[in-house]
Order: sequence, then structure tokens, then C-alpha cells
Amino acid sequence: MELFGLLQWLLPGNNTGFQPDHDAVKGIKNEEELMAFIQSVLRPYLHTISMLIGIADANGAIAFWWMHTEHAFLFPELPERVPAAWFSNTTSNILELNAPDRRDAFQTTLFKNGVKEVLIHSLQIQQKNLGFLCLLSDTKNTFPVAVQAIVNTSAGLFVAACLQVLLIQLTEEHRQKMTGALPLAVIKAEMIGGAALQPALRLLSQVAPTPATVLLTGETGTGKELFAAAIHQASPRRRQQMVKVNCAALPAQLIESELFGHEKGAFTGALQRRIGKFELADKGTLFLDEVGELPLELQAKLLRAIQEKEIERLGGNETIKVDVRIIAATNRNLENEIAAGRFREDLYYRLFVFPIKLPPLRERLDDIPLLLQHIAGNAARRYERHIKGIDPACIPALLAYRWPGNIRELENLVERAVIAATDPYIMIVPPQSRRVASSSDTSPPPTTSLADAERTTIIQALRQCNGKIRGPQGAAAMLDIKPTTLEARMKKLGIVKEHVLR
Ligand SMILES: Nc1ncnc2c1ncn2[C@@H]1O[C@H](COP(=O)(O)OP(=O)(O)OP(=O)(O)O)[C@@H](O)[C@H]1O
Repeated sequence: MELFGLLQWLLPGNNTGFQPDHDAVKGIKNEEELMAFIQSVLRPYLHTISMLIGIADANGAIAFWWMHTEHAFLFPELPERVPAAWFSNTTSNILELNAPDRRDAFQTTLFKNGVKEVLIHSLQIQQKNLGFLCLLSDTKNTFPVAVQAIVNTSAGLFVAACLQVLLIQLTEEHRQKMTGALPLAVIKAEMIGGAALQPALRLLSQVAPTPATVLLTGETGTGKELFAAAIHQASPRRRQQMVKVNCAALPAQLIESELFGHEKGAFTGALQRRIGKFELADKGTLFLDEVGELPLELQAKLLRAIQEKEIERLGGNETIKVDVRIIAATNRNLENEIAAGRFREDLYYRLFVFPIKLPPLRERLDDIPLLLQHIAGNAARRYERHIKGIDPACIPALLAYRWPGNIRELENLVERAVIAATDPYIMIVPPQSRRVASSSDTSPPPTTSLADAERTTIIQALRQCNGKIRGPQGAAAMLDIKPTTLEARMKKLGIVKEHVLR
């Protein structure tokens, strides 16, 4: 069913201020897009936006918390219930937080996380409570009359947007209950990924529930295997196995037997029948890692197996039907491989049904601090080390490094630092030879092209200024160039503001 049609049916009156055919609301499909929509309404009035939305029943029992924060608020735990006071206002209401409140766990959590002021607005549909929106600030007097007025006038739209997301989430939850797939939100929560990874995560959400073949591309260590596992976990095949074959690890004959199995006596040393990975993955997923390395003679057999959905064991003459979802990954440019005669074009098009490209770490610099925390936390647990955090002094060098090994290289450095740590705040130093020159560094930048460096700098500035180009808070002022020059450079480098901010 068209969800927005259902919303129109649910909300026939206009007493919520709800505008049924508002295009911006209509396009919202998930929590991130909901938050982006609310930000777009508030951005002209607020420079830094942090908000919490509680979707709750009439007794204050919370069904969902949705959060977006541009302050340092973390909120590791939010309460399961809030007092009725959080719903009571039909206009926006400002609350100053001066001390923990023993009767209100929510207020206490906010206060303990550094929140000093909250703007609260209840979210209501025809006088019935859906929940509430809180805008949060770490200082007082943040929400002038203009902010209160825009929240009051936009509340109806916010309600419609929340309902849209709620219906999609509930439909998804129902589907997952029926199929046993894990909720995408759970899977995504285990991946660190800011704006640059969002397009790939969106594609993951779209393709996971379908049986479509997926081709994951990206440099080594960018998370292709992690994505493959996430797609499998979020798919109806989750209860069966995801079987992995590394196409680069074995010589041609062994891979053939690895993929398709063999009968006893099929070749010297084949002492008994062996089931191949295609058969093992029946009803599940087959992950073909490094598919670009597969020898040409095997590519035709793989193509046939994918096309016909049947295989033959080596040395056998029985045709075996298999129902396998294929996820392939490569760090090679397969178009170049086709041009060089090393990869079959027909197999390429069989695999290129739903491509997802994973960005290298040097295009995801915003993710580095969170990745460091995540990896150091895991390593500290694994090696039983008492680590409090990462020394902030080492962050600039980590951001300037080009990361040829991507997240895997970052992981190795962090793990080594955790093992060798003598201080509760660990120092992580990238290999000297690959560091990009800083102002105090006279060695030439080794592998960054000028265009790459310029692109990264512009993208970072645009993100820091929330896409603003002109004015004292704009990216042009930050980079100390004219706005027209910045626009010209962006055009030349193919940087689209909206893509960078996504
Ligand atoms: N978004 C992420 N959040 C947290 N950890 C990540 C993320 N992406 C990758 N990693 C971690 O980085 C390491 C490398 O990831 P993975 O093995 O999936 O990369 P890959 O692209 O398959 O590499 P290769 O091409 O070399 O096989 C893994 O330990 C993985 O858990």
C-alpha cells in the first residue's frame, strides 16, 4: 500500500496543520531523512541542532527514540518511560535544566549529558498523543521566539513526517518477523558511517530484502565483507548460511572443486565426495570475495551456475539445482579487467545487477574519530587493557594520512597501540612515510594528487559549514578564498554540495 495514501486517510482533518501533498514529507523514508527534514526547517533559525523525538503511548511508554545531535551529547541510555508532562503542551515550551530531577529519569539523563535547555513540543494527531520533540542545547537562552514560532507552525508537518517513518518501520518490523531477517537499524548500528557512507547504507537497505545479486566494489579494507554480512543478515535468507569463497586464495582447479564440489576419484587425491560451496549455500547466500581474481576458465562455469541455478560436481554427471543469492566483491576495476581480456563481459553483467561502491577512508575523514573509539574499545576488551580513550593530540596526523589500507590499516595501528599502551590515553601515530605534508613538514606529499587534496579540503569545509558557501560562517571564508572562486573549483572538481552533505 502507498504509505502516504494511508497517512492521508489517517489524518483527514487539517487541524494538525498537516499538508497532505507536501513533497518534502512525502519523500521521507527513514529516521535519517526525517531528521534531515526537521533540520532543513530549523536551520535558518538555529546554527547547531540537536534533537530527540520520543514516540510514546498515552502513558508515556516509549516505543521509539530518534536522535540527531550536533553537540557532544551521547545519551548511551534513554529511559523507557517519561512523565506525562513531556506531552502536555500544545505550544512549544522551554525548560531550563539546573540539577538532576529524581522523579524524572529523562530530565536527569539530559542534565547528566550536559543539556542546559530544552524546547519541548508535543506531537499530536487530532488531540491524541504520538510523542514529543525536544530541541536540546548546552547553553541557556538558545531558543528565541522565532524558533518557538517555527516549531509551533511546523508541528503538523513534523507529525506527518514521524508517522510516515513510523509506518515504514512497523511494516519493516512485520516483514522481518515474518522472514526472520534482522532489523536494518540493528545491523547499521554496528557500522560506523557518517555522511560519506550513507549512500551505500541506503543501497544496502534497498537491496537486502530482495534476492538480487549484489556487486560490492571498493579498495581493500573498505568494509566489503562487512557489507556482505549485513546484507545477508538483513535478508530473508538469514536463517541459512552465508558461505564465503575467496577467489584469489586457491589455484584454478582447487577453486573449481571449492565452488562446485567433486565426486570421489574426480582427480588424484580426491579420496571422497566433497560438497562445494554452491551446494553448502543452498537457500542462503554465497559471498564471492575477490571475484576479479577468478581465473578466466572458471568464469564461464560460474556464469553458467548463476544463470542456470544448477551445478555439476567435478567428475560427476548429475545436475544439482541450487537456490543461492550471490554477493560478489572486488577491489579491481572490472571494466578495465574486461578491456584487458581478463574478465568476461557476460559474467560482469550477471554480477552488475545492483552495484554498491564503498568509499575509501580518505573520503570518510569525519568517521575517523568514531572508528578509533569503536576499534580501541573492542581491542581494549579483547586484550583486557584499561584504556580511557585516544590522545586528542594525535588526531590531526591521523586525519592527514592517506590510509592506503583503509579501515583494516587503522584497525592494525589502533590494536598495536592498545597492546603497547602504558598510558590510559593511547597515542596512535600513522606511518611517517605516507603522511601528507603539513605546514611543519618539508617532505613532499607522497601519493596525494593536488586535485585529491583540494577535493578533500573543500568537502571538509563544506561539511563543517553545513553547506553554506557565502558569509562569515561560510566555507569560502573558512578557506580564505572568494565564494565565486570556491564555486568554480567545486564545479571543476565535480563537487555537488547536496551530495557532500547527504
Ligand atoms: N563501517 C565500518 N564500521 C566499523 N568497522 C568497519 C567498517 N567497515 C569496515 N570495518 C572493519 O574494517 C575491517 C576491514 O573490513 P572488510 O574486511 O569488510 O573490508 P574488505 O573491503 O572486504 O577488505 P578486502 O578487500 O581486503 O577483503 C574489518 O575488520 C571490518 O570489521
